Amino acid sequence: MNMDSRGDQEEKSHSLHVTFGFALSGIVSAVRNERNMKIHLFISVMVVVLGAVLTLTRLEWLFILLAIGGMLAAEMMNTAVERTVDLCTKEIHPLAKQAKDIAAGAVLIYAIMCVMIGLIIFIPKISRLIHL
Ligand SMILES: Nc1ncnc2c1ncn2[C@@H]1O[C@H](COP(=O)(O)OP(=O)(O)OP(=O)(O)O)[C@@H](O)[C@H]1O
Repeated sequence: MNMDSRGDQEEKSHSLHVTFGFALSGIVSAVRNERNMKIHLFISVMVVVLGAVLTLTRLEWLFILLAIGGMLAAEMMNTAVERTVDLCTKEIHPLAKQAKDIAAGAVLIYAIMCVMIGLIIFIPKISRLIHL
């Protein structure tokens, strides 16, 4: 590595709190610009409220938190793939389609798992409540 390229790297490395700021602005941008993120956030708040009302156990909360955090993160990675593909080409290209569809497929798989986790945790509690 020559001095110039090392210099470039040093210029590009930011302090921890600046990097954290970039990540935060990424979250804000995704929530502001992506309809799906707003939907996921709304559902997440509803699930947390329902969990509090039905007094979930510590283990159940762990699964719910993993589901919510994973879902939001997966949606944001999907958005990042979409943006990157759009930046690379404005043309119709089979690889661009594959990249976007695979990323969307990953979100769908995680969403299905989240629904299953939600059903496994909430259905017994709600049915117990109904049969009281
Ligand atoms: N450059 C491209 N070449 C080929 N197919 C593409 C290209 N861009 C998007 N597509 C395909 O068109 C469809 C719609 O893509 P689009 O980028 O509009 O995302 P979307 O699914 O509508 O998601 P969002 O609403 O979050 O933008 C998808 O099947 C995608 O793979």
